[in-house]
Amino acid sequence: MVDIHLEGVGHSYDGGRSWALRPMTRTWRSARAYALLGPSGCGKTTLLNIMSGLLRPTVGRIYFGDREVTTMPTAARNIAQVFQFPVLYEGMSVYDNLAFPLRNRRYPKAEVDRRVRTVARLLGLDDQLHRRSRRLDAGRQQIVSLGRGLVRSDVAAVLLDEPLTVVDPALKWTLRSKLKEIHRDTGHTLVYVTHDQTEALTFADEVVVLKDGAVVQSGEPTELFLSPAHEFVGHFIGSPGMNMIPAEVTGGVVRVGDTTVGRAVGVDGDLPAGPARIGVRPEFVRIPAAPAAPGLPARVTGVDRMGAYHLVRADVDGHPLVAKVDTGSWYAPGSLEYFHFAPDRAFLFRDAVRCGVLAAAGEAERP
Ligand SMILES: Nc1ncnc2c1ncn2[C@@H]1O[C@H](COP(=O)(O)OP(=O)(O)OP(=O)(O)O)[C@@H](O)[C@H]1O
Repeated sequence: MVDIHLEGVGHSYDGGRSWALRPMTRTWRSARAYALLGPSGCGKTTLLNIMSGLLRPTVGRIYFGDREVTTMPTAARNIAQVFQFPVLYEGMSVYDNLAFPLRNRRYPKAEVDRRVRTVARLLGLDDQLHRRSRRLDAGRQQIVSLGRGLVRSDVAAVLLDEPLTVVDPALKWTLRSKLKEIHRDTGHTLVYVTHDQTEALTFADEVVVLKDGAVVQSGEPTELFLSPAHEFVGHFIGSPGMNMIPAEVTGGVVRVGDTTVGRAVGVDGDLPAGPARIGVRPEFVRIPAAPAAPGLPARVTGVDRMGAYHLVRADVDGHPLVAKVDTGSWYAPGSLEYFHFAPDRAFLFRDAVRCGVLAAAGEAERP
């Protein structure tokens, strides 16, 4: 297994008029499980196809370890691929399909048998091994395709493009954890394309979030949740997404309308005066019963009872604010409540990029 390094890699499908993938430099570390997450059209498949060799990038170079592979075809890159839809020899048994990549590489017979049975057991295919693949439903066929992608231990990387799309939703949960188990067992470098945040967050060591052909943030799932570096990450990850409230920074003090909500601590020191947006996840918005400090006044517009929690919806000068609260709480639509943000969990954004943190206001700065 080797690191995969992209040096200034970008792609344009229209002769350079626009970038489907903006030039990027990035290393995908050996034995790590990555999820490439983003909405439809953001460039996920383009990036994956460049790594696999199905697509030659318009600019840049690709290295597998020290070896430059930019112009090498897929077959020369020693990778395994799993696509959205099953790619199988339908006339072969499940066993032979799983064994195919190993026999092709001349693995010893006993090793072929051991690996096929291990992967089959992990994917719940043990009792299907002697069935013809064409007799399986589409979901099971896709699981066999997944098995074929994971069966070899000596690949440079396994690249998966939305592999669970045709699989039954109930089975997806099981497969995601199986995939994690297989990853732990084999230590493959995995790059897993998905537009589904749950899929990405439950499976990956590191999630790479792509928007309009560029990476806006990459990190461990908890980091993306707790510390979004871009407004898009705040919206795209989390349910519901992060609240965004327009504010004004003056002399280091942050105000929403006439209310002082805290101090601005800039990423690079003091934050210059001017407009900013406060981003805070509903999980970090509190509505104290008897607030010690005044808080941000907002009118409750509705309460969604979600079973395990309630979502309190409110309005701040025409902007929505949502708080995720315990089921025991009770708020009446139309009432005025005072909202607080958990310390260090509310961030300031300018041009969609995080520029600071909202810190608690000192006593002297409160109105
Ligand atoms: N063969 C092609 N020719 C021209 N434009 C293309 C081609 N393939 C993709 N594109 C464009 O490049 C951009 C990125 O597409 P890509 O398929 O990589 O995105 P994606 O994130 O994988 O989307 P999806 O989840 O819908 O597959 C899109 O604007 C798409 O329309």
